[in-house]
Formats: sequence, C-alpha cells, structure tokens
Amino acid sequence: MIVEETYLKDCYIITPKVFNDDRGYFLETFNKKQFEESTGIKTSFVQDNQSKSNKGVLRGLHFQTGKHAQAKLVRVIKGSVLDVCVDLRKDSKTFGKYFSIVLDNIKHQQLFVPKGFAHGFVVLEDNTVFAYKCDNYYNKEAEGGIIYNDKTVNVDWKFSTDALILSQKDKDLPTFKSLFNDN
Ligand SMILES: Cc1cn([C@H]2C[C@H](O)[C@@H](COP(=O)(O)OP(=O)(O)O[C@H]3O[C@@H](C)C(=O)[C@@H](O)[C@H]3O)O2)c(=O)[nH]c1=O
Repeated sequence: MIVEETYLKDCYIITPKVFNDDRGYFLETFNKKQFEESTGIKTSFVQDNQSKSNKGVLRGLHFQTGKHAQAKLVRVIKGSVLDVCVDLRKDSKTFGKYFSIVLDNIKHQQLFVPKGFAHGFVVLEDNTVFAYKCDNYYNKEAEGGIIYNDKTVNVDWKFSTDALILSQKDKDLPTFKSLFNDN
C-alpha cells in the first residue's frame, strides 16, 4: 500500500495494492501496522459505518465536537464519490482549507480524515456504497457541521449535479463564519 500525506497535515491518501486474477480481486482494506508505520499516527478504530446513496446525494460537512471528535478512514465499496474534508483545527496552518479526492471502486483509494476535520461527500453514481472506520463512537449530542456550500470554505463540488439531495439536517447546517468568527 502507498501512503501519501496531502497538503493538509495528518490527512493521508492510502492506495492499496490490488491483486487481480481470474476470480476477481483481493485487497487489504486496513493494515494497522502498515498504516501506523507509514503515518506515525496510532489508530484505534471502534466503529465501522456503511451508507448507500444515489447520484446527487450530498452528505456533510460533518464532525463531532470535543471528546467525541472522530478520525475516519473512508472508502468506496461500490460506485464513486467526490470526498471532501476541511481542516477545522484553529492552530493549523491550513485552518479553513479543504482537500478533495475522487474515491471509487476502481482504484480503491482511501482517505484518512484526522480528528478536527469536517467531512462530506457528493455521490457520482447511483447505488454507491460508502464505508468508513471511526476511532470514536457516534454521539448524537456532539454532532456538528458546516453547510456544504459555505462561502468561506468554498468547496468546489466539481462533479455535482444541479439536483443535489441533502437531508433536512444538512440543509440547516451553519456557516463556517458563524462557528469560528469571534467578532
Ligand atoms: C453517523 C451515524 C448515524 N446514525 C444514525 C442517525 C440517523 O438516524 C441515521 C442517519 O444519520 P446521518 O443522517 O447523520 O447520516 P450521514 O449523513 O450519512 O452521516 C455521516 O456523514 C458522513 C459525511 C460522515 O462523515 C459521517 O461521520 C456521518 O456524519 O443514522 C447512527 O446510528 N450512527 C452513526 O454513527
């Protein structure tokens, strides 16, 4: 597996070695030793999640607050998404900046989204199945988020269609400025 740090510190792209043969393919979706040796980050994932969505669904941008913050290792099992994460660490050089990558079931790349980031994705194909490991449990009271089309973060959802499908909760998310502007 190849592990590359993005321009956002602690945020990594993981490209697995895929073994193709007459039967299909095989790949390791997580290898704790290799992950920790390559990144220097100790992981202790405690929850695995999976969601299915059709083209045009946008989930995000989500995070959990305080002691419930989650690091996530995200991937696509079937279909494709544009995956986005935003650095919300106030002491970071890249505070407010985002990284995006297409994740699909061809390259099987994964993104490691560290604690202190918001995360979301827009779905590019019907019946896309998205899966991720989290290093902290879901906590409804600690849920937070930023509206996907926030003017300050200004994510280019480049492959998205006009007819985005969002949950009501995601349509009601606040702006970056309302969360972080002390003025
Ligand atoms: C995230 C989550 C949701 N749920 C429940 C709550 C709710 O009734 C239902 C659907 O939840 P949501 O609408 O929040 O699902 P979704 O919009 O898919 O939320 C996810 O979005 C992506 C972008 C992330 O990064 C994840 O961390 C998570 O926030 O599932 C759990 O039971 N456990 C969980 O870990």
